[in-house]
Amino acid sequence: MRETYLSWDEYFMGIALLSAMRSKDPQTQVGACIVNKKNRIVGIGYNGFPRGCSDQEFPWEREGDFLKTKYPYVVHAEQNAILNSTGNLSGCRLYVSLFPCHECAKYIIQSGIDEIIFMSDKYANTDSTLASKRMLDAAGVTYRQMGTIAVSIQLELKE
Ligand SMILES: O=c1ccn([C@H]2C[C@H](O)[C@@H](COP(=O)(O)O)O2)c(=O)[nH]1
Ligand SMILES: [Zn+2]
Repeated sequence: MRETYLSWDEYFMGIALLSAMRSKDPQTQVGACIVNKKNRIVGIGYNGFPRGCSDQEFPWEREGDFLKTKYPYVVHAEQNAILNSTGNLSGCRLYVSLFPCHECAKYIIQSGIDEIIFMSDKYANTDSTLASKRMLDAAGVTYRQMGTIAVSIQLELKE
C-alpha cells in the first residue's frame, strides 16, 4: 500500500487552494471547499465579482475612492461556496485558504457549518477578524489552522 497518500484535510485544503487559483484578484486569492460528514464536497468557491459584473468594468484596486475599489463588489470565496452549495450545510466543514472575515462568519454560522479549517490568518489583528472570531466562538463554530501542505501533483502512470 502507498504510504504517501493525502489525508482528508490535505485533499480538501488542496481543492480549496486550487479553487483560489481561479480568482482574478491580483492581491489575495481565496478558495473555499465545503465538505459534509461523509467527506463529500457540497460546495466550492473563490473570490470574484458577481455574475454579469465584468472584470473589465469593475475595479480590482485596493485603495482610493471606495466605489473605485474592489471591496463593495467582490463576492467572498466562502459566500460563493455557500451560494453554490447543493443542500443543507448543517454539520459541514469549511476548508478555506484565508480566515473568514466578519461578513463571511455570519453566513457560515447561519448555514450550520460547524468547523472551519483555514491556512492563512494574515488579517488576524484586524477588527474584521476579531469580530469574526467573537461571533464564531459565541456560536460554537470551531476553527483550526493547517500548516503549509506540500501537495505536488505527481502521478505515477503505470503500464
Ligand atoms: O473572508 C474573506 C475575506 C476576503 N476575501 C477576499 C476579498 C478580496 O477579494 C480579498 C482580500 O483582498 P485584500 O487586497 O487582501 O484586502 O479576499 C474572501 O474571499 N473571504
Ligand atoms: Zn469574507
